[in-house]
Amino acid sequence: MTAATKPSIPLSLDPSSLSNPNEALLTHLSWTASVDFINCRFLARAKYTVQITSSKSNTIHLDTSHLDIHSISIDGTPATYSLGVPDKSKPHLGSQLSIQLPPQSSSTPHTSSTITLLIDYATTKECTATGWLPPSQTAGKRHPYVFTQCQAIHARSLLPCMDCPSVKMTYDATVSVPKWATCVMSALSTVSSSSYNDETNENVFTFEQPVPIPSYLFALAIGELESRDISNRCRVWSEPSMVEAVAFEFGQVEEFVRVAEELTLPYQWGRYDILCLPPSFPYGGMENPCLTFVTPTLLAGDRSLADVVAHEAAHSWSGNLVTNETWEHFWLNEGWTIFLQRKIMTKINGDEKFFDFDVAISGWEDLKDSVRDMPDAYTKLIPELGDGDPDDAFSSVPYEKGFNLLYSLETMVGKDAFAKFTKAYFNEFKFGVVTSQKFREFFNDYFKDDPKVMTVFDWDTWLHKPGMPAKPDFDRTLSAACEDLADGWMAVEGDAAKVPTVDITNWNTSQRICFLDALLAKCSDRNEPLSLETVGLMKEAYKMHKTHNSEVLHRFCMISVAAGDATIIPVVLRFITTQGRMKFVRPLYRALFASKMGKNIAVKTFFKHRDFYHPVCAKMLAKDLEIGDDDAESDVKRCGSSQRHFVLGALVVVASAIGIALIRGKRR
Ligand SMILES: CC/C=C\C/C=C\C[C@@H](O)/C=C/C=C/C=C\[C@@H](O)CCCC(=O)O
Ligand SMILES: [Zn+2]
Repeated sequence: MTAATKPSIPLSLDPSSLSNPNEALLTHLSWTASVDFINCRFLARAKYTVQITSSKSNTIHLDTSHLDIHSISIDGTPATYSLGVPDKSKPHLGSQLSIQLPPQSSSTPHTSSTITLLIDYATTKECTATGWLPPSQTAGKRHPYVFTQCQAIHARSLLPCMDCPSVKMTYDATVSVPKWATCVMSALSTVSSSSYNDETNENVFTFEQPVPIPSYLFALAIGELESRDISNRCRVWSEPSMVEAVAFEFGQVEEFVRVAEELTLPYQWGRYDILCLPPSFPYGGMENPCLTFVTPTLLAGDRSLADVVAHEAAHSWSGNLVTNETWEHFWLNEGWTIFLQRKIMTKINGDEKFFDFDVAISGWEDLKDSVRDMPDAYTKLIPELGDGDPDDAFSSVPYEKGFNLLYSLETMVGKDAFAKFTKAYFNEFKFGVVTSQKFREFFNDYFKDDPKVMTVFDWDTWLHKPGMPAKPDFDRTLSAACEDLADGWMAVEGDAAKVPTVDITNWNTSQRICFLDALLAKCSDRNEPLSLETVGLMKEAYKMHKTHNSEVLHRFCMISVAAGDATIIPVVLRFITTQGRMKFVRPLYRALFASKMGKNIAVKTFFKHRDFYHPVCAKMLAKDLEIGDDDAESDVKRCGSSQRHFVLGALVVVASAIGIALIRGKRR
């Protein structure tokens, strides 16, 4: 570890973790697992290489959440351990697993020694890191599917670990899956990556991640999968029936990575593959190293939503290579990534004004929404997260306020100087972790000869004050027409004669989004939705309720629900029950819940479809709909239902087998 990457605070002070990396460091994980689709669990062994870094330490503390620990040994000898009771007021922190180190002898003190820690365990149906999907939730409808999502602190429910971003380790993995299935991971497939095991009738996949990663980037998916190569280092994966569509939609991925390399450093991860998941994946994308996970809601058919892939590719530097030291510095992951994403898309679009177009309305309005909806503690760039649940603090703030900080710095020092600084920053902190303070010091040192830098920039306001930052001066050339059209619709007031005559047939997705965002912003500013009649006229004019573009549909649904248009309800219900991306489902459920016409429908729909959603999405929706723990716990676990599904399926298979045997017996 170099001076630059050494964490600046005692690691045990990461309030999101109950582990003690300041005394013992996990440096490598060998993970061996087999998937049990019947019981929705992994049976696994985590074998860690642990470096003891303090002579005082006699215990290793790990994070766990709802794991069944079977046995633990250190250097081949059974170890004594205890599992703490979770704090009911902070269930997201899980249970601390404390493992006693064997007594030290004076000839072999623990300091600087390396031990092998082996933990046999199983995950449980309470696992918050996994989405277990019955066949009905897949495109193929024939086989189940499982995927993981560990950010921010869900890895502890998949494996015992030091679940804090400051602990980075390499890993290898061996995963046994049913014969029909393929396993993919946030790692490189090793040369003979899959072999068949006659005894268990399973396929065995092996992986290696030679670059140290934090626990939140540990990821896998198992399902019926197929792939297509896009370039030498980029491949897309999905269920077989979708793979051509996925290959087309993300066909620019090699260009994204290449442009990102020009902006930063050469790509460090070997491969950049993309897995397009089933629709309940809760995020647009997740930057799992070597293998980005994306939602199928990006499949617009015209590559218009592929900027999410540019975003995830950019994370290969910001986040994955240079990682926030704790979740309070999340803006360094996301603000930098949005900045790089916009630079990549601007280069690909070939129009400098595109950068401001994307920012001017969409980004800024997203930020305004979050600042309006989130408590002050979470609208600071360095939020007061403490040991609160990071999922509660998640919003556009780290993304857009973070972006705006970087944009202001760029405006202050000039584009060329900032481009050079960008490369220097990633080079300085690569493979390590960073805090806001370290970033600030590095920036000030890099520009120490520029007098403006020390005097003009108000770091304390940017980093510590809640609310909106000062609005930058964006170029509005490209957004002007969209804003004008929004103004036109604001003036309609239900009068068909006032409907704007602008023909938007040839407008692209960015323009449509910009127009709808401007409309939403104007309604929010005047604190009054469009009238029911106006929305009816717009529906007739643009038919946006029929679009297959998820970003456009989402915004049009928001506008219509706010207007109290009951005819949109079937469209909304279909949208929020056929995909589970939180960016779409949470605001729509909240809007329905806040409306007279939709309150009961929202609650009923949630109860009916709860098992469809990923556990984190179900948790957040329950909070949004003010459903208490008692209601939520009665039947909340998706795995419970998937289990019922599989058990029923298994019973049907057994019953049919008995039936067939009986019939055959009779025939004989
Ligand atoms: C200030 C908050 C501190 C920490 C929160 C960190 C993570 C919390 C969490 O809930 C996980 C987020 C994962 C996000 C993954 C991808 C996003 O970029 C997706 C953005 C929304 C979308 O496009 O669907
Ligand atoms: Zn991101």
